[in-house]
Amino acid sequence: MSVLDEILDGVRADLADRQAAVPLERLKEQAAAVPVPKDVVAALRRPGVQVVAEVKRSSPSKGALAAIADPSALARDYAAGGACLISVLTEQRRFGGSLADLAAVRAAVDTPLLRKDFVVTSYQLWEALVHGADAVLLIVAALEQSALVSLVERAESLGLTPLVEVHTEEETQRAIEAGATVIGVNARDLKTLRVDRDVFTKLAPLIPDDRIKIAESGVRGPHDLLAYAGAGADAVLVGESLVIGGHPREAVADLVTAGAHPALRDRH
Ligand SMILES: O=P(O)(O)OC[C@@H](O)[C@@H](O)c1c[nH]c2ccccc12
Repeated sequence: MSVLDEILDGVRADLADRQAAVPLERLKEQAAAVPVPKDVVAALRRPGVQVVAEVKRSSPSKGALAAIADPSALARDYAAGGACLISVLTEQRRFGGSLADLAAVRAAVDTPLLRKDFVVTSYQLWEALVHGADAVLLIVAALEQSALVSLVERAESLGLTPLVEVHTEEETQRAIEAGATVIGVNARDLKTLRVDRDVFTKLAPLIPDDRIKIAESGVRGPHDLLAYAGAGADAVLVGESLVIGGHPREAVADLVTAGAHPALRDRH
């Protein structure tokens, strides 16, 4: 069984517990009281290469990365550093995240938020909405095409921006066909956990220029942002190097400065 399949098994088990505790009807009632999600596409289309900063405690590949006792303090640092979108991992078993982290970050910053999880059913979209997300990750490798299409449509109908993640040519085609406006190319293969930054270089030309292209994973600093930018990235998504470095605000600001280079403006 691939790592992705193992993660999905755990996600489905945890999801069943939450669905038993909080019926969908309850979530829908709660959703009526939350503000309309922010315009994530507009945030990603600002001039320069944008930085998506991730609240990430651990990962299946590296184990524990950082304790992050206060995710809202980290998110405030990301916002102060200039992140255009903050990704909050909510998967519990392998990434150490939770919906409580998402809600805490929502209460702390005005920056748009991405719920980073393994979404397999629309129940999780309602959860994302209720806990303050503006965008949701949809991983093509985890979904049948019909499920992907209906989750993209459902997310958009709730005002959430789907970030559709791919790792192969075939998945890229599926994301485009599903109508995704925001496509993330993950350099990490979720089946083997290996990182290969050239995957972005290979797949980016297949994505039409009217879509937003995000390079995900493996950004160690401004040098990697510039390499991804050269290959056509509109934004980069960064976790590990921000949480392990000890200076998240400065680390984000350094990336934002690199992405604001005059040669990289007006690329969208
Ligand atoms: O920590 P990194 O190498 O900067 O990567 C961040 C992000 O791309 C990674 O956490 C990620 C990309 N896609 C995912 C899907 C699920 C969980 C996590 C991820």
